[in-house]
Amino acid sequence: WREWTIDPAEHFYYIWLQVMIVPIVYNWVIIILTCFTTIGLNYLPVWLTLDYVSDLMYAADMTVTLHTGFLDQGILITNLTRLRKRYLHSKQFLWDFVSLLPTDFLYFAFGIETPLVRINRLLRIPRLSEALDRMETRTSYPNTFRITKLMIYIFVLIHWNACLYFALSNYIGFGSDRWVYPNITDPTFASMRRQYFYCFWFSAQIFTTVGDTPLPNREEEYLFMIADLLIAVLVFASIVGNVGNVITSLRDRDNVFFPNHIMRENEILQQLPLHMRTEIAVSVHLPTLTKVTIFQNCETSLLEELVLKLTPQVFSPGEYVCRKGDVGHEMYIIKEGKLAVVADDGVTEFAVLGAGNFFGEISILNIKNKLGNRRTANIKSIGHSDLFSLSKEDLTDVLSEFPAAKRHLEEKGRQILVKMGMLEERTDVVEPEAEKVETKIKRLESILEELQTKLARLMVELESSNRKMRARVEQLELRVAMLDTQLPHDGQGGEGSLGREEGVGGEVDWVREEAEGEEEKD
Ligand SMILES: Nc1ncnc2c1ncn2[C@@H]1O[C@@H]2COP(=O)(O)O[C@H]2[C@H]1O
Repeated sequence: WREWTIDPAEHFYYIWLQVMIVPIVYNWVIIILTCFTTIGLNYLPVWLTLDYVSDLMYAADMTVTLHTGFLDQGILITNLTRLRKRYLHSKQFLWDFVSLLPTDFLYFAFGIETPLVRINRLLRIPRLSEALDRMETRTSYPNTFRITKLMIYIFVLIHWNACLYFALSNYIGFGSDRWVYPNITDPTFASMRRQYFYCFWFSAQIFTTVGDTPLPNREEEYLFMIADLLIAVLVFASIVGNVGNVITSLRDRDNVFFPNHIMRENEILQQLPLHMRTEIAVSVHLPTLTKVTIFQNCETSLLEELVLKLTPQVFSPGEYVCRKGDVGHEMYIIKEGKLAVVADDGVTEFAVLGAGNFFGEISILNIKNKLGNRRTANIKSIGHSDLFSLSKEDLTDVLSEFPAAKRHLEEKGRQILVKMGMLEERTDVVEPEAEKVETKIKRLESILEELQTKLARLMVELESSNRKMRARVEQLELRVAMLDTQLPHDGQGGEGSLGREEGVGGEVDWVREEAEGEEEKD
């Protein structure tokens, strides 16, 4: 069992914390209760037994803490030497150690009726708050839990005050004035229950600022009342504050323990105006982006554009971010945590990537490799890791504005591919491309030449037909003028002969002109 370690996320640890609430609260309530000497002495064997059981639990708790793992960069550390070193050098160890010092030996000096010698047991309070915090995050009724916790705190405070009031009354003398506890020899006030209830009532009256307590007479009584009233103001303020918080969180109940807070974060961000969204995204994510080598020299405006496109993602220990052979749709930037490039057996690690590194670019950048657009490796989260993903479309958009980043990404991708022997020979890839472009240009050039020749011909034809048309129109005008001069006086014969002549002459001309045109064309 020496090698035994505990994962703080496992159920056992949670249960142990709940168990530890009992001895800690026991000490907080009982040590001071013994100011009521009759209660202390009448049940002495019970208190002593419970005291030493609680001490045993305190010691066991130190062992549990010593064996509890912790997260370092998202990875659970279970190496006992490291755990021991960390615990022994922590403040928690100091508190735990002092709280378990065997101050009981002071009983020999002060007598068994002074349990205040065990006051150091109260120093285990940080463990109590850890347990309560855990409970608060697990409970389905967080608001009820918070109110109950507040009531318990107030109860313990009133209890302490009641005990101190009784002790002060004892010191001043029971029944010596109206303020102190009445004379305990009076049978009405003699019973243990009456003693406790009276003092508790008295104390509760002060703390709830009801103010119905008898007026103090002596200076000690005044001091006690002043101190109590000052504390009462704080208690009152904390009740108002806490209840106010609970009411506010009841109003936004959805937001209290929303399981998928990342999606929620994005949803909330979407509601904000673009400028504000950018500001928030920049202040939250920019420190991560500036750690990424490819974006280190980019202008802030471009980074601002980029942060809006990042989607946060969280991975648990052992979870695969991508597997070899999957089609790649996004690349990732590591915000926190460690991830390993692993072989198919899931164990052999080729490389470990940490905060500020990126991966997943090869399959989405069209770097020619034997797997095409498929993932070239398995990426596994070693501990808990926080990543940003950037979709292929967004990356393409961004890279069109970051040519340097694009070159860097491609270069890194090629280096990895060369290392893995998966790069398709660059010359094979580049040359046919260049060849293709050249033949295309040549073809386009010859087409252009042909088109130019055709255009020149058409221009020539257009000009010649223009010329012919003009000549024909002139000819016709000449004939019309000649005919006008020879026009016979009887309109009929003239009309008929004109029609025939013109018709025949026209046809003859037309045929000749067409022939001429063809000659020219040839
Ligand atoms: N040997 C390696 N070292 C670092 N990163 C790697 C290594 N092999 C693969 N990768 C990254 O793992 C990613 C897996 O998906 P991609 O092929 O898209 O892009 C790959 C690279 O970014």
